[in-house]
Amino acid sequence: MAASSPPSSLKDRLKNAGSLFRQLPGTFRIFWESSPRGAGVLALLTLMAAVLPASIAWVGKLIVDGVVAGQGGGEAARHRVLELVALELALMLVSVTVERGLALTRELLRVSLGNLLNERILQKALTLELRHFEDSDTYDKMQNARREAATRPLSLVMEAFSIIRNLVTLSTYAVMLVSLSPWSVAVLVLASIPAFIAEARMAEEGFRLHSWRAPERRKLAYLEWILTRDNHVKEVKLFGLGPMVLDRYQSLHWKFFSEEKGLSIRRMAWGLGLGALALGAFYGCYAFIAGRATLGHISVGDMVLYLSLFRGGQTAFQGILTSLGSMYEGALYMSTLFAYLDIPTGSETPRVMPALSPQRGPGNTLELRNVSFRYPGKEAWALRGVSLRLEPGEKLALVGENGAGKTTLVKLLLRMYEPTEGDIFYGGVNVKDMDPEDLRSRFGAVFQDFVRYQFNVAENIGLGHVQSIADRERIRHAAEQGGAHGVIEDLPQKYDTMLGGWFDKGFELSGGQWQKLAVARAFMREAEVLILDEPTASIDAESEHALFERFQALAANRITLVISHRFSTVRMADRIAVLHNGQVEELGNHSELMAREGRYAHLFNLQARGYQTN
Ligand SMILES: Nc1ncnc2c1ncn2[C@@H]1O[C@H](COP(=O)(O)OP(=O)(O)OP(=O)(O)O)[C@@H](O)[C@H]1O
Repeated sequence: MAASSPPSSLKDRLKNAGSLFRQLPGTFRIFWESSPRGAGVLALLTLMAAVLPASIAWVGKLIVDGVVAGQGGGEAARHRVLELVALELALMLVSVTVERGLALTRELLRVSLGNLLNERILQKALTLELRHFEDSDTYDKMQNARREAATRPLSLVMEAFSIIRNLVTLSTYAVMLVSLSPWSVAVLVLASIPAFIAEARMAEEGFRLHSWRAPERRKLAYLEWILTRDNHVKEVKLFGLGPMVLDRYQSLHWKFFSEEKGLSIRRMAWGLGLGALALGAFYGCYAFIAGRATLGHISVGDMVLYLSLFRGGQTAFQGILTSLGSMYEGALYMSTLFAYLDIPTGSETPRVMPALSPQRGPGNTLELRNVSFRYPGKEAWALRGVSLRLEPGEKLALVGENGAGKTTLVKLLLRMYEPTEGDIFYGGVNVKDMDPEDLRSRFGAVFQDFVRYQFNVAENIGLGHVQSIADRERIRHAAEQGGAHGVIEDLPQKYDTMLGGWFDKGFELSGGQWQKLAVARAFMREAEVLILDEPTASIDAESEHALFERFQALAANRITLVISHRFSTVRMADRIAVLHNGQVEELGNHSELMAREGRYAHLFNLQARGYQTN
């Protein structure tokens, strides 16, 4: 939720109120879709709950009038009063049942609405592109939408129902009150206006406090995360970060507390003042009505009725005000949710229909033509004028210092981002004319930050080709190709060993062992292009050598793109591209580049010298 500046003018306030009502149709549509029957039951019960109080009050009046009129009047009068008492009991029973029914319906709807929304949020997440995840604003929208999906939308709907209920109740009261004392209706309304304004102001202030705080709340959650995550604990202990992080956490907490305290105190003061006003109004009318009853202008039953209506009216009015405040927050949440669900996607859709699809199998070339790229909202170019052509079966190594643009190039190849300028061709087809799923199905990749799935070994590998996740033969074959089979054979339940520490009985692997599984995963599919973004970073030297020998043999007819900082690996490639500041500075095989005595030769010699002196 973006922090907004405080609405200064009445116009701004009205605009804000307008945005509240704009969220209602969409919210009610989703609510209806989540459970049409539940919504119908809720509407019916709400209506019943709305008219019951007036009926009960009316019967109460009849009882009192019956008692007063019937005093000393014999059996018949007693019977009539007893019948009325029985009627009130019946109405009370209905009322209690309706209230219970409402609570139950609310609970069931909470679950169905929460499930539906979470599903929509996740479905939307599937259509989002990497750029959305790497954009903090969009990411915030998603996290905010997720966080309160189970509570906010329902509370918005419930508050709307509660307002309708209180309005109906109030109208029934008003009809009865008007016949008793028309001006008391005016008093009731007038005495509530200041409360209405104050409540709206407080709700708005409360919300602004929350929305301003969104970034700080995130910071708070992050600090909490540092202190409680397994993969942080080593550094936290080593650097003794605990007290410092805790200190920041506490100071943020205190800041929140003091702001909230201010708001709560103001709310209390207003509440006290307005409560006194409401009480004054009530007793003013009480005095007047009691006077009239004493003078015999109205019956005692009328007086009782009047008092319960006036008091009930005040409560209903208060209920409406409170509901409006909560609705305001709910509506603001919904506006975030709708903004998230409306994030435009589909920039990956192929430009032509039907999408073009180069022939399957090895034999396609991969070409970048004058590709430049900068990240959304960034000034600097991450890649500038890159032209590269990889022939079928070619092994290309990408080298360059940190931030040179190597990983960015991979992201473009996989169509996680579109080039800002230039084009990428696969098998002679511009990748913009291909279905992204078709394109990606031709790539196998091991990323620098590959995922350690908290699943069993077989699944960890099988995920590389989800259609074959149960195909043990294929999984075993991929494990052998990726050099993971040996590791797996030593595990307690071999391919069925549960991995990771998140769930019961998970077996923790070493970094290198995890990486071998990631490599095996890449071998699950018959990839035409293999991308290895620093695949050997945590693999030991012997395994690395074996892995690359296997690559030479297994990936003979596939294009392979290796990103590595290890020149012992890099030199095995057919060609090496040296990236510098997003540009290809040198291109050639190992001996050509060594002969050039440029950046590659310099970096190679630097590393080689390091090994020799060691
Ligand atoms: N998501 C992003 N948003 C904005 N800028 C980014 C993003 N990812 C990378 N960059 C910037 O793009 C440039 C290239 O980054 P890239 O990750 O491609 O480098 P790299 O060569 O893979 O580096 P390394 O060897 O450290 O992995 C860097 O200047 C980096 O700051």
